[in-house]
Amino acid sequence: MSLFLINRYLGDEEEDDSNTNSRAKVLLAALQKKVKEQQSLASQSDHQSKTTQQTDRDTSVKKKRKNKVDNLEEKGQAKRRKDQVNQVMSLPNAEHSEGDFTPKLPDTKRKVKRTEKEKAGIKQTSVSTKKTNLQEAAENTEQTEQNVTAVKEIPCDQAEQDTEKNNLHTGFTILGGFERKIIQKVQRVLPQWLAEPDVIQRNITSNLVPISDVPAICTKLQHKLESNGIHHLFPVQAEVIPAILESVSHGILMGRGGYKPRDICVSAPTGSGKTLAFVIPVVQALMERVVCNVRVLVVLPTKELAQQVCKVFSLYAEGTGLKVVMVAGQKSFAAERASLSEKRNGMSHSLADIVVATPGRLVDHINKNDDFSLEHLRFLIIDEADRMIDSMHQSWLSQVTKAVYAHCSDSGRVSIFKRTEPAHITASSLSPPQMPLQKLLFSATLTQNPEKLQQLGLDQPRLFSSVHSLPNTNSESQERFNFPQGLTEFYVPCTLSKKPLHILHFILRLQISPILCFTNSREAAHRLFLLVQLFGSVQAAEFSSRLSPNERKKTLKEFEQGKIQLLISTDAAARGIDINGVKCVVNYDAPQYIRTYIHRVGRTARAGKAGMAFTFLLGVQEKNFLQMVQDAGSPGIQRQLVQPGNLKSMETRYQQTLLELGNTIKSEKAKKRI
Ligand SMILES: Nc1ncnc2c1ncn2[C@@H]1O[C@H](COP(=O)(O)OP(=O)(O)OP(=O)(O)O)[C@@H](O)[C@H]1O
Repeated sequence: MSLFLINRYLGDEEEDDSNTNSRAKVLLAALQKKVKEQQSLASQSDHQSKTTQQTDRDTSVKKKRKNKVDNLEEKGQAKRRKDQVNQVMSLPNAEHSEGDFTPKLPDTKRKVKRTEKEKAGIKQTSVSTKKTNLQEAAENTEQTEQNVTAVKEIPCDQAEQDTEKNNLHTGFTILGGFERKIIQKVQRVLPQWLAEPDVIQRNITSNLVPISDVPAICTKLQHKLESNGIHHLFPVQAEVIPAILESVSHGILMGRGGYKPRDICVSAPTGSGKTLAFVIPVVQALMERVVCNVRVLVVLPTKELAQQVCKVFSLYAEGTGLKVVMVAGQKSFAAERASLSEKRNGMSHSLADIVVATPGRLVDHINKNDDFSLEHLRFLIIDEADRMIDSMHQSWLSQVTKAVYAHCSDSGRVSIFKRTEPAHITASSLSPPQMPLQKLLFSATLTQNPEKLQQLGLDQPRLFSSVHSLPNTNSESQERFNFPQGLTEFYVPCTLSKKPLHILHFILRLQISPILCFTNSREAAHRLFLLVQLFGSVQAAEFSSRLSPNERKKTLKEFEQGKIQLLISTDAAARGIDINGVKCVVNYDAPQYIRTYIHRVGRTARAGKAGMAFTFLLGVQEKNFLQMVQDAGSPGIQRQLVQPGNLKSMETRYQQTLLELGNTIKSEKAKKRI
């Protein structure tokens, strides 16, 4: 009946246009209703007989409709019908906005549609091909809606059931299925020792521990600490020192209960006092040794860092008889060799208990110095551990391990120092006394990536950390770190050409000094240094691999003494370097990696003091950089705008300096060619 009405409406084309739209709406609504009714009827029919009746009804409807259409075509009304459909399709009302009238459905949608129909057991194909355009549009609307819903809602199980049904119908297995499967996100699950660390308090000043509250430290070292102005231990020291001392409470030859002591990893903010956390217990553990042998090996990434740690060891080993030697390439190989051992009565004797080394020189001594033995090594300390894992391609660790267990296979030797590489504990592995090798790892940005840590071959490790791992983090970029409590972070939006002016403004106008300023390359550091020098009025120096180790040492000393206002450095000074009195760090070039940022800004705000860090950002860098810092757990980075007017008075001199700089660089290049 309703279909008859449709044709009457379509025929009344003489009527004015204003009624056409409303009629079309009514018509569309009626059609949608009809289609819905038909579909719900069809889906409810369980018996074949009902389906047949339905098909018959459909066929008769189809015939009627075809006749009407033919009549209309004869009357030359097809064009007007098309127009009407177009009008309906372009109507901006709610009914139409719900659906997509696109006549060609995407493949997936069409397939799901077919599956739905097959499920309902209705053969509608022939009906749909003979409908009028309007009917098609209406039905498409309805079915597209249903299909979209089906695609959205069809759960994994449902889709699988459908596929199985299809397989039963056809007898074929459909390969490469089109069903949408909900893929579970892979969650990172940390090993327990990483997920549940021993917590170190982050706030230094409010968590100071009196030395007398840590009885594990011997009186001799307590006095030494106090004579060096240290009356309280920082949180990391109060936690880690007793833990290391406990592992040697039965002597250095054996762990507690005869077991190998657990390896220890420490992740605590920059400037939180990690150096003393390993220096004190290690010195105490070796104090009573009788024979001098290399028992402690500290590996660090740079010469300057090795020098610094060597100095602290020497300070606390003084008066104990322990000998500290550095092998970091500061001296010639021969000189280092002579400082490591000597020949007496044709026998080689170690002159070092504690060796502080950089990986390159260390490997040289392992391979080329026959008198250098690590067979008695008890502690392997890896400072800046995450950086050292990155340098693992140098295979320094495997060389160390090989040297430590050099006589494992030497079955003829029965010795209390005989040791085997850590493996599964068995009754036989426990029976001979073993001199253990304990690894101690330290970093402000220790990785939580178990795969990376695995390269270090840790044995039953224990983690001390001021950072709690976040649940549901599954990528390295989402790792969070702790920033020093006294640090205030700023970023300064600026353009490339105005960057040098900004740094001059900081020193000359804002009177901020001393400044430790970082660039991303040694060329950039040199150019900026030349420019500031040519501009005048600022005491500046550069610090990079352009300088010899002795020049670098001298520069650092002068900077610490306050003779240099601006030290322009590459990342050579970014890690571990402890320079007293650095109030401000400037990232002249924004660092690319979060770890670099944390170590750079960590040169200030050390030992619970206050400090500022400024990062110069170009417009294109702002978004990504701020996101990176925020993701890493920064408490907040503030925007610091330098008004162009503040730079104006320096502009003329700056332009002149730029010209001079060009000439200077040219003459430097010419000299190099000669
Ligand atoms: N208990 C303490 N009391 C006072 N000062 C201390 C104490 N412990 C360490 N310091 C001082 O704090 C400063 C930072 O110590 P240290 O260099 O060991 O930090 P760190 O954690 O190794 O830093 P980074 O991660 O940057 O290497 C040093 O100048 C050190 O002398």
